[in-house]
Amino acid sequence: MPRRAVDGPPGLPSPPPPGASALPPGTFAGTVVLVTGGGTGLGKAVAAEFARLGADLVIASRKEDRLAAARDELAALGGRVTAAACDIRDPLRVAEVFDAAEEAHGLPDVLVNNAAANFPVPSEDMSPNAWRSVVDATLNGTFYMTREFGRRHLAARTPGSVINVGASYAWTGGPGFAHSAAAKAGVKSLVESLAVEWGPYGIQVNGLVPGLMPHDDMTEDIRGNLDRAHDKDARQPALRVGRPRELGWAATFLASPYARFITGHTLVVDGANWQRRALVSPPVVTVREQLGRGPFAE
Ligand SMILES: CCCCC/C=C/C(=O)SCCNC(=O)CCNC(=O)[C@H](O)C(C)(C)COP(=O)(O)OP(=O)(O)OC[C@H]1O[C@@H](n2cnc3c(N)ncnc32)[C@H](O)[C@@H]1OP(=O)(O)O
Ligand SMILES: NC(=O)C1=CN([C@@H]2O[C@H](COP(=O)(O)OP(=O)(O)OC[C@H]3O[C@@H](n4cnc5c(N)ncnc54)[C@H](OP(=O)(O)O)[C@@H]3O)[C@@H](O)[C@H]2O)C=CC1
Repeated sequence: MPRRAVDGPPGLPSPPPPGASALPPGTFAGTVVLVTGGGTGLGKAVAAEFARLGADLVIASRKEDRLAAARDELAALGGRVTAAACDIRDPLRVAEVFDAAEEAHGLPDVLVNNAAANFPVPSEDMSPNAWRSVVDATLNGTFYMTREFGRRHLAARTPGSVINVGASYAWTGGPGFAHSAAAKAGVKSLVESLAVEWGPYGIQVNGLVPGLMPHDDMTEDIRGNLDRAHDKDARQPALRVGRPRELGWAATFLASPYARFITGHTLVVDGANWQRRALVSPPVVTVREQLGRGPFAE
């Protein structure tokens, strides 16, 4: 396994190259996987790992041009791919997407709730609509998708697997991201409630939390926040950021036959960054100052 050649500690080893897989080829042959937000970033990386292992895909999000481009890219990996334009905040449209998926492929066996909304903002500057927009997409949208998936599997008496993509500030709170942190805490709680409710019916519900995994599709707001630090690798205990494919590998494991007894669990793939503490705490800098904003109401 190659390590970075440095004079100091080496950090965690690099992952295997793109295209590698720990699971046997064809693990998801005959399986349908629905990924929300599967047209960009981490959702696309997760979808790609399922496709490499033989899955058919349904990718769902709002912007049709990005969905179409991703559909072609993912189809090149093997399986059949359907792109469905959908705002997950609309429960009626969510039901239509499941209808379309069933017609094209059959009922999805795996649902990856990856779509979310987020931007950094001090809470005192956040409008009610900004709060609603993030919580609606991140928490309510995840529930509408999961509810539709669960109801259809219960009616059909078939097993299934749900993976909710979260964020580590579900445990810690997220100063500057209060809306997203509250919504992700709700998403984590849903995992724990539904795993118990639906375990008897053969439906697994797990959470999957990425650490810092930069990619080209990041929104300007999130990219801008990231770019406040130029030395991103050095700021991680792993001495490197995560690669999107590392999230994809974890997702395929959680949905695979080898994880059948894992449910109600949230797996963090972040090189221990969220447990980081300094021996001496750094000076407090307010969220306003970090975002370069002047005093409130002046
Ligand atoms: C670096 C740490 C990362 C932490 C881990 C988590 C990461 C993530 O979650 S990354 C996922 C990020 N991806 C996305 O957010 C993709 C989808 N995002 C969007 O569609 C937009 O960015 C959206 C969140 C703004 C939602 O779009 P839409 O529903 O179309 O909403 P509007 O544009 O109409 O805005 C609604 C409301 O929010 C206010 N607002 C938007 N951006 C900001 C901002 N940067 N600061 C403050 N307020 C913002 C906007 O003004 C609207 O409010 P009102 O003006 O009161 O109507
Ligand atoms: N990248 C990172 O370092 C981290 C990411 N995460 C989490 O990982 C997941 C993916 O993030 P990432 O790939 O970085 O971000 P992206 O911005 O690339 O992905 C978000 C996706 O969600 C879709 N989406 C947003 N709102 C809606 C909506 N209302 N209805 C349907 N689809 C929607 C977007 O598509 P469209 O706009 O076309 O609808 C987009 O494809 C998120 O859950 C995020 O919270 C957590 C921690 C760190």
